[in-house]
Amino acid sequence: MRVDIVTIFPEFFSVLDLSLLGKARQSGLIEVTAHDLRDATHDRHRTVDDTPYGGGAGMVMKPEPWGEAIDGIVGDGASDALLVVPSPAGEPFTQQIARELAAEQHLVFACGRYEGIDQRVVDHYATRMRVRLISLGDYVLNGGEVAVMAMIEAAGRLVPGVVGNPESLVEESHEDGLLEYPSYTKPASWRGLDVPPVLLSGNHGAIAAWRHEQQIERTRRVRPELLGE
Ligand SMILES: Nc1cc(-c2ccc3ccn(Cc4ccc(CN5CCCC5)cc4)c3c2)n[nH]1
Repeated sequence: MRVDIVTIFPEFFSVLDLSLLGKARQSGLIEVTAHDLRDATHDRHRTVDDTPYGGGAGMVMKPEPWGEAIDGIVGDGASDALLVVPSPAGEPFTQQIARELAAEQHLVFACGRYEGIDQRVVDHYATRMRVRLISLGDYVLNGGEVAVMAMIEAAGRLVPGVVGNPESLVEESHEDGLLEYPSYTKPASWRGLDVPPVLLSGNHGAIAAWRHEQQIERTRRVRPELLGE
């Protein structure tokens, strides 16, 4: 999988070299490149923003640098890459979308700042490639970088070979539409709190049943809407 990120804070993504994805990058499974949007400007101040037409607070990101930066990545015709634009107005990011992103060969992330990116950038690239506006959640961040980091981590860990034990990807929250069951490890008793006895029973059928019951109970308590309730 090839991942390109366009941002005015490319150094923000150097942390990816350290984390889980660092191994994936070294092994060539995931190739991540962060591009500085200002490299696609040509004025002395490397300007990427301007005042909004129609008035309003803040600044909007100019379309020209984005056009030059994204064309520099996908060329100037149609592209099979998927352009992902984090936005408060996007579709909510979910594990299902993480799975869809993980199946892509080439992801291009456009990290906006200020009050967002001129709408014509999305409108233009929608004529040449698939474009998805994705929201990390119902709150406003200062830009797209944190959202892109989360999406890269959530999708990257689903790329075959990135996570050592693929088993661990199956039994996690949201994989089966339910929240995860509680986990325990040694010691069997800690500060007067004991591990549920079923987990020490060695009865794998009973353990699986107990875990599923815990998932249902927790989901009903914390996220009833996931049960359609
Ligand atoms: N899930 C999630 C994603 C984001 C996100 C993603 C990209 C950008 C780029 C800039 N911003 C800051 C920002 C500030 C104010 C407004 C609201 N203004 C009202 C009128 C015009 C716009 C929008 C956006 C982002 C925020 N936030 N939350």
